[in-house]
Amino acid sequence: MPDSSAARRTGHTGRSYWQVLVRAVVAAALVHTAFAGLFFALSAPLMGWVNVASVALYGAAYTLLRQRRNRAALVLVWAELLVHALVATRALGWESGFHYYVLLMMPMVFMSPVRRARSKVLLGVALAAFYLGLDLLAHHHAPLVVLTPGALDAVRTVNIVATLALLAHLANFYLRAVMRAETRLHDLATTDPLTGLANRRRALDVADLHLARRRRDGAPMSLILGDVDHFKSVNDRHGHEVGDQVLIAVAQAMQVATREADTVCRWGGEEFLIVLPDTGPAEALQVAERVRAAVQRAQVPHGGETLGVTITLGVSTLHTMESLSQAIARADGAMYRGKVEGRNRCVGDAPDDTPATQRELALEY
Ligand SMILES: Nc1nc2c(ncn2[C@@H]2O[C@H](COP(=O)(O)OP(=O)(O)OP(=O)(O)O)[C@@H](O)[C@H]2O)c(=O)[nH]1
Repeated sequence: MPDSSAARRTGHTGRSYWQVLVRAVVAAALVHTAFAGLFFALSAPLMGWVNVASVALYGAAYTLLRQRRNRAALVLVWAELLVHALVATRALGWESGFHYYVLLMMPMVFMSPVRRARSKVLLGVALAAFYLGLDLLAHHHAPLVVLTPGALDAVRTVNIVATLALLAHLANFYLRAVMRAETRLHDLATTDPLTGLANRRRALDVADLHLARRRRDGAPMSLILGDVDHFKSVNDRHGHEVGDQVLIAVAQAMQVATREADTVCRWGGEEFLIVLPDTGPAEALQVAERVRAAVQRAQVPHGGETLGVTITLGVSTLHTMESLSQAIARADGAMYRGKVEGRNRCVGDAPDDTPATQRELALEY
């Protein structure tokens, strides 16, 4: 693809644009083949040969696009569209509808990833001037080839249908390209690249949603904050890359040990947060214990041996009107107590408004 400031600035390759052009070139070659046959059948050999020439040009443009000589292909397509519109409108008159194809070029100009805004405006103005000139030419000169009214209607109908179909295809193709790009951007913005888990932003969004629901229907909600034990020594002894593999194994173990409705996220470094909707303190501690055991079982092969780590988890259940950050701070406090008490354990921080039995169960754990 030719380089340009627009492409350089945005950093994208404009793949969609060139994909649209390949399709448009194939469609145009088919339409012109049909027209060549039609004009020879209507005893208008001049227009028949003009269409044969167009098919040849589109064949050449297709070959150039396949060879990634995109700009050369674009010049050929533009030249064909303008010359064909000029010749066909002059030969058959405005009523033949060949000028509609010129209108298709306007979105192609402004969607181009390889032009500066100023050059787009200039080209757009030039295109508008060409269209107006074509209009004047056609309305001040009689057609050179006179078709029967029925044949002229048929040609115009084909041109209108083909133009509308190409416009619809263009719009649909760009919409899908934009939607794909949006999905990809959203995934990049909400996923931790190392582990593939939700990142901190996504976890907070999910937790906020559950929190809003909890305020409406009072459903319980818990958080588990986990920190891999002595992870610095894994890095120090085996290197950062092995440390990364261990984090990936921990993330997988955590996901397997949790439910579909729970969101496991990489909170940062070797810390993980799990958001548990519809979950009270006792159940949250059970989940935390499952996670702890799963992480302990997870093994990473390294240099003929296997590496394992443990994790310490703090659990908090949100109490009435408590904010997310307060609940996270309590889970963090519980996790810290677990570290002090010897690591590889789950510690609950039951809220003050939790029924006494549940609080004791949580604290005793
Ligand atoms: N390999 C790797 N290491 C990371 C990553 N993020 C953070 N770390 C390392 O994780 C280690 C965390 O160490 P500390 O906070 O001292 O805690 P710890 O060694 O896990 O000890 P305790 O938490 O007290 O059990 C640091 O050495 C960080 O460099 C990462 O993405 N990849």
